This record gives sequence, C-alpha cells and structure tokens, in this order.
Amino acid sequence: MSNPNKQTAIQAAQLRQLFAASNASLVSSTLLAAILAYMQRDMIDSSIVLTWLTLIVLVAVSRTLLVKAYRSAAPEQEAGTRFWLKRFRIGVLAVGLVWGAAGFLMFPANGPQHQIFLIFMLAGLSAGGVVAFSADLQSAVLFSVTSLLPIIIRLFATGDSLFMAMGMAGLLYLGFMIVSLRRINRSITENIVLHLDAAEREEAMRISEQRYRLLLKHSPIGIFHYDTDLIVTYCNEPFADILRNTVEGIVGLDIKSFKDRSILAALRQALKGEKEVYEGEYKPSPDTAGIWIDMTCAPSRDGTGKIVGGIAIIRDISERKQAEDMLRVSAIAFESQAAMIVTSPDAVILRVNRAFTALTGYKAEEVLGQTPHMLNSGRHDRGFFAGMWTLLRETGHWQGEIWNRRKNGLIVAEWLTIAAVVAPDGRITHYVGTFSDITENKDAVAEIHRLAYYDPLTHLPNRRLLQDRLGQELVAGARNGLYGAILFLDLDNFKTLNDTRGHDAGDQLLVEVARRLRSTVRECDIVGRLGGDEFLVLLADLSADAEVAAMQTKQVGEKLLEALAYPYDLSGYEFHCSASIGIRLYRDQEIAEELLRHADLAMYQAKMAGRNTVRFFDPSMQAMATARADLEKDLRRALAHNQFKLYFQPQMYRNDQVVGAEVLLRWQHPERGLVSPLEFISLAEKTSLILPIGRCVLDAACTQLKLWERSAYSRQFRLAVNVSARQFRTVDFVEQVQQALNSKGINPELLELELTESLVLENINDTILKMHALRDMGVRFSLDDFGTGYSSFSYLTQLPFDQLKIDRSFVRNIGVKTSDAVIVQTIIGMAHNLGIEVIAEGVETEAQRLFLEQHGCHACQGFLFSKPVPIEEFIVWHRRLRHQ
Ligand SMILES: Nc1nc2c(ncn2[C@@H]2O[C@@H]3COP(=O)(O)O[C@H]4[C@@H](O)[C@H](n5cnc6c(=O)[nH]c(N)nc65)O[C@@H]4COP(=O)(O)O[C@H]3[C@H]2O)c(=O)[nH]1
Repeated sequence: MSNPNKQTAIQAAQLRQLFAASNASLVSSTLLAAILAYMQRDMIDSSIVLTWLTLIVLVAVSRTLLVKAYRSAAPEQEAGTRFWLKRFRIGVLAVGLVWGAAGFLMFPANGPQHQIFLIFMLAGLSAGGVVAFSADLQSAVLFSVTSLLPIIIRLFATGDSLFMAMGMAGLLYLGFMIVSLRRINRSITENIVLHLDAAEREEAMRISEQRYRLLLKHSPIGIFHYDTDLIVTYCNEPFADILRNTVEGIVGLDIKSFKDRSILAALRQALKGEKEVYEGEYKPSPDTAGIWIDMTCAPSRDGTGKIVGGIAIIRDISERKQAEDMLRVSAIAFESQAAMIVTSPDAVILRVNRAFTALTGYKAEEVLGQTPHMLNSGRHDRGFFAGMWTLLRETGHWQGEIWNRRKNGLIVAEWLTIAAVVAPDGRITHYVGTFSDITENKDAVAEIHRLAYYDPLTHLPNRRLLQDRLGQELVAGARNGLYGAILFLDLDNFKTLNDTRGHDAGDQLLVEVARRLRSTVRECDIVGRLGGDEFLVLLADLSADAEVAAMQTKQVGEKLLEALAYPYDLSGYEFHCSASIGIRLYRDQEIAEELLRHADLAMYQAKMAGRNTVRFFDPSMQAMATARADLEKDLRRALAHNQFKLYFQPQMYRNDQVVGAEVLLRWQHPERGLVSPLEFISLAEKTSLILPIGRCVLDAACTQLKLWERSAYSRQFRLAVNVSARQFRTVDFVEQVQQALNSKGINPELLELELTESLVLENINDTILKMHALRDMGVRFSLDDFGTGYSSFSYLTQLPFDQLKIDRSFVRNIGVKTSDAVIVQTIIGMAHNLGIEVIAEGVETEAQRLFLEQHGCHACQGFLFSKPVPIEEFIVWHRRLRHQ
C-alpha cells in the first residue's frame, strides 16, 4: 500500500471506526467501573475506591470530549488523521492504565470471590476493548497490555499456586490476544481497503457515466438504440432535435410507424448483424421540410454475443448539402457569360473561366501565375490603378470602365467589377474580377446619343442639342460681354417641292441646304435643324457693340441666303429655293426658349415681308406673340362657352336666283365683339381646336339644310361649308360627314364642301380616297380660292370637283388689272372645258358681275348681294328678294 493518499484514506476509515465505537466502550467501561467499585467497597479502602472511580470518570469525560471534538472537526487530511489517532491512543492508554491500576488497587487482600470477580472483570474488559479498538492495532495492544498486565503481575505476586497459574494463563491469553489482534486488524484493514476500492470504483463509474451523458447530450451526433422489434429504447437529445421532436416523444416509438420509412431498410439490416450506412433526405413529418441525414447503424449485442437490437448514429448534413449545392451553383456561375478572374491578395491570377478565354483570347495556362497587368492596354495612367487599389482596400469593391488589350492586340472597353473576398478574421484572401466587353455598348450609347441629339437626315444637331448649346452660349456671352446671334431659318418653298416631287426630293434638298449652311459659317458657329424645313444657326462671340454685332449677323444672314439661292440638282431636277431668316441678338443670360421664340417671330416677319429676306426681332413682334397666346386661351374658352356663331352669305345665279349660301364662322368675343375667322382659324388649326369647331359647323349646316327643307322657296338651297386641312385629314372625316348627314336625314347633294388647293395637294392620295368616298354619297365639292395657289391643274382631272371658286383677289381687280381679268377668263374657260361649274367670290360691284356673266360665270357671291349675316337676317333678306 504505497499510495500515500490511500494510506491516509485507510487511516481515516480506521479512525472513523474507532471513534464510532467509542461511545459504547465509554459507557460500558464506566458502568463496569461502577459495578466493580460497588462490589469491592467492603473489601477495599473506600478512599482508594473513590479515587480510582474518579480517575475512571475523568478519563471517560476526557475521551467523550475528544469524540465530540473529532466529530465536529471531521478530519480528512493526512495530518489531521495522525493528530486524532495520536489523541485517541493517548485516551486508550489512559483508560488502559486506570483499568490496569485496578489490578493492584481493587485487588482485595482477602476474599477470593472478590479477587476472582476482579480478574473476571479485567479479562472481560480487555476482551471487549480488543474488539472496540481492533481497527487500530496499536490502540488494541496498548489497551490489552495496560489493562491486563498489572493484574497478571499481581497474581504472580500472591505466591499462591492457583493465582500464579491464573497469572500464567493470563500471560498466555495476552499473548494469544495480541497475535489474534494482528489478524483481526489486518482483516479490518483489508475490509476497509475493499470498501475504499469499491467506493473509488463507484465514483469513477459515476463520473464516467456523467461524462458519457454529457457527451451524448452535447454531441452534434444523434444516437438512438432500438430493439429487435424496431422499438426505440433510447435516444439522445441531439437525435430528438434532428427529428424536430423530444426524447420523451421518441423513446418507445415503433420505427415501423415513422412517417418517412426510408431509414427502415438500413436499421433492419443492422439487426442481421451488418453495419449499414444510409445517406439521404429524411422527412420527419409530411409538413416539415426535409433534413439531409447521414446514418450509420450497427447491431447491438449482449454479453453472449446475441443481437439484442441496433444502435444508429445520425448526423444532420443539411448544411453540408446546402454548401455542396451552393458550390455547384458557384461553379456554374463561375462559368457564366461574364469573364471571371480570381487572384491572390497580391494579384496573382489563380483561376479564370471559359468566358475569360473567349473574351481575351488567353488560355487559362497562359495566365495562371501572372498578374492582370498582362491585359494592360496602356490607356490608363498610374493614377487610375492607384485609385482602383485604394478603393479596393478601403471598401473591398471597385467597378468601372477599363480599356484592356486582348491577346490579338485589340484594345476593347470592358466593364469591370472587382470584389475582395474577406475571411471571417477580416483578412483579404482573394480578389474576384468580373468583366464584360462593352465596346458594343459604347457604340450603342454613342448611337443613342447621336439619335437623341442629332438629326438623322442632315446629321446636324437637333432641337434638343441646339437648346443645350444655346444655354452654354448664353452663359459664355454673359461672361465675356460679347454678343451672339440666333438665326432662325425657314425654307420658303419646301412644301411645294415635297408635295409635287415627293419626300425623297424634299430630303435631298434638306441635306444639301444643311451642307451649304455648314460650309458658309465658321467652324465655331453652330448649325442645327429644328425639324421640317427649319434650321438654326448660332453665331457666338460677335462683338461687344450691338450695332457691330447686328451688322456682322446681317452679313452672315445674307451670305446664307446667297448660298441657298443657287439652284439645286435633285436627281436631275433643277430646283430653286430661297429662305426667310429671323435674327435675335443676345448677350445677357436670357431664357433660351424665349430667344428661340423671338427668332421664330422675326422669321415669320421675314416671310410676311416677301420671303428670301432677313429680319431682326423687334419687341413689337413680342406683343403680337403675346396677343396670339391670349387668343389661344380665349379660343379654348369660346368653345366651352358656345361663343361661335354661323353667318350665311348667299350664292346667286345671275342676278336674282339664290342657289344657296356659304356658311362663315364668327366668334362672338365677350370683350372684342365679333371676331373674323381670318384672325383665329389658323390658330385654331395649330392648336387642333379646329376639329371640334369644324364638327359644330358641319352639324349646324346640316341642321339649317333640314330647316330649309320645310319651305318650297328654300328646299333647293345648297350650303357651302369650309373644311380646314386638319379637319379633312382626320382619319374618320368621311364618317363624320356621313354621320352629320344621316343624323339630320338630309339630301347629301345639298351639302358642298369647300376645299383649298393647298389642302388638296398636301396628301393627294388621301384626298382622292376621301373625296371619292364622299362623292359616292352625293356630297358636292368646290375648289376654294382657286388661282392663288400653285395651280397644278393636272390634279383637277383626277378629283371629283363640282365647282371652281374664283378667288376674290382676282375679282377685285376686274377692270383694274388686265392680267387678273385674263386669269378670271382663263379659269372660267378651264372650268367649262372640264365640265364643272364656276362661281366667283367677292363680287362687290355690278360691273364685276356683268364682266363675269359676259365671260360665262353666272354664279356669284359677294357684298353686291349681301354680306355674311346671321340666319334671321338671311331669311329677311331672302324674303325681300322674292318680293322685289
Ligand atoms: N372683301 C370682300 N370680302 C367678301 C365679299 N364677299 C365675301 N367676302 C368674304 O370672303 C370670305 C370668303 O370666305 P373664304 O374664301 O372661304 O375664306 C374664309 C374661310 O377660309 C375661313 N372660314 C370662314 N368660316 C370658316 C369655317 O367655318 N371653317 C373653316 N375651316 N374656315 C372658315 O375664313 C375665311 C374668311 O372668312 P370671312 O372673314 O368670313 O370672309 C369671307 C367673306 O366674308 C366681298 O364682296 N368683298
């Protein structure tokens, strides 16, 4: 027993036994002492008896106190054990000595019975003491020797042969007892050792079991045990967690009743003595998501080797599976359309994808180990890359355009995104670069820019770009104090060309005009096309003096007119073109839009002044423009407030027969009184208000025809209605007329639509279709203002006109201008040749009427008969005419 800890433990156990038996031995010792004292009282001096008894009591009290002190101290340490053993032995020695003293002091000189009683007492006492103290050999020997030896000596001292024999026997008894004591003590010690070993084993078992339970509880592995009937007999908490259940809910379950039986085959196989592995998705219940598990099961055997069940170990591998899925996704993503490059933190290329090879022309093995510098195009300076790296280090991200060189040397624009891959500890482990070729995009962007800012036909800046540039010029002008100028240019006879020669010829003209304009002005001047046949020229940095600037601009304007005046060769067709130019000077930071409007107004003035000329903007034009804006506002209100009235002007045959009337629109303005259509019709056209107005006029005309039907005098009256170009071009114009006629149920032949030459020519195909459709219904047509336009007579034969209307400008000059009288005669002759009627408008004098009649124009309209009047007045006038 070399282990000092164990030695101490044994001693501690012995000590516990000694002290445990102390109380009984103390009580019995004191009681025996009392009996002895009582029995020997008459044989021994009472003072001796009392003294001895007192000693016994003192020793007993001391030992009792010792026991108490020991119990409260409960020593476990080695030093403590020795301390208490020492004191215990002292106590034993004391009690042994006091009892040994009894062998002399309480041995009576006479009275053999008392003597024998004493011998008996001491023998019995020593035997009892041996039992009580046998846990400690020394204490037991000490007690037996001290308590017995004095009486043996006393017996020898008597000289009596019997007592001496008893003394001899006592000695033998003592010797035998000591020998026995050794054996008893050894067996007690062995017993203690056995006990200690057993306790130690038990403790080890307990600790091991506790550790095992903790392990099972906290391991990420689920374990369960099942018997041969596939009933779960044990499971740990992780297993219950994996199955989204509780231990109590699982133990006792029949695995055969599990909702997902996919693991059953493997578990059964284990019962046949084989180790099985299962991996798959397991669904604990139909309504929970599946868990990916990996299960290993093996048979469980009893001591004889018989299979009593199975044990299965389960791992939740869902995360691993997800990671595998993600890896697969990443792998696919890596091989995506975009080129990818993975580098180490010091930019050494570690991996590239197939798109990289396709884009750069470099194979993976050619770039691995190199740095992306090999793609450098040389188009970026050091600062560019320094900035890129700074941003990458600071934010872990960079993206932008970069020019790179391909293997074949081609330099391409790429959109590059670089992201740093950061480890959980914040370290950058890789950089991942993704890039795609944006050269085409850049081209597309340039194309989009071109489309957005340039006119596709002439390639000149368009309105939007011109406005931008003008804005910039205004800022510059305000800064340097120099005048600039806007030249608003409109071709004078572009429309005719377009109408008569088609759009291709028109386009050719525009391209050539653009070229001439561009080549006439300085490089720094801006030439743009606003749309249609409108161009803009911006002259910057003219002069700080307004007069000089105006002069410079005028010169440029005239140079432009000159350049444009040269004949144009349009695919063999020679065309002459002029332009009207409106000029607006600027210097202060004015509003671009306003300046443009001013230049537009000036151009309009140039046109009014006879075309092929240049006009500067003057503020009175602005007043006109404002008036026009006000008029537009009022016009909208007029429609809503029914301010339009219809006037009727008779159309006569010879001098006295009314053929019908022309409907003429008037605007009853609340402040300005009656407003002439000449003032508002063109504005109504521009703003599309002419559409609802035209419809109203058409409906009102039909209503009036219906009313005229009632009287025999007016039943045959025709009504001529002016139709504007905008109105005629609406897709459903034919239907509108038809609806107006049908809704009133009138004879279509009484409705005459007046169309102007320009309207008719604007889109001749559409005109033909619509006129024929209406003609088929019976509607009549009159060609208004005839002679004022371009008089392309050829179309007249194609169109179903019933009547030509000689414009009042010619009628006015009958008798004044011979050429106009000739024109009038020509028109009349032409109408007769074509077999259509002819009517003259603006007939104011009897002389004019006579001239017209003499030359074959019997129908007239004009102040000579009546001004346009409201219907009531028309009726009165007609009645008067009948009664003349
Ligand atoms: N100096 C003079 N003038 C005479 C004489 N007889 C008639 N007039 C005027 O000549 C114009 C004839 O109409 P228009 O040529 O169709 O010319 C019309 C027509 O183009 C347009 N207009 C009038 N009403 C309508 C309408 O309802 N719709 C459309 N789209 N245009 C209309 O407005 C133009 C002007 O109309 P108004 O001012 O009514 O002017 C009328 C009429 O008042 C005359 O003996 N001497």
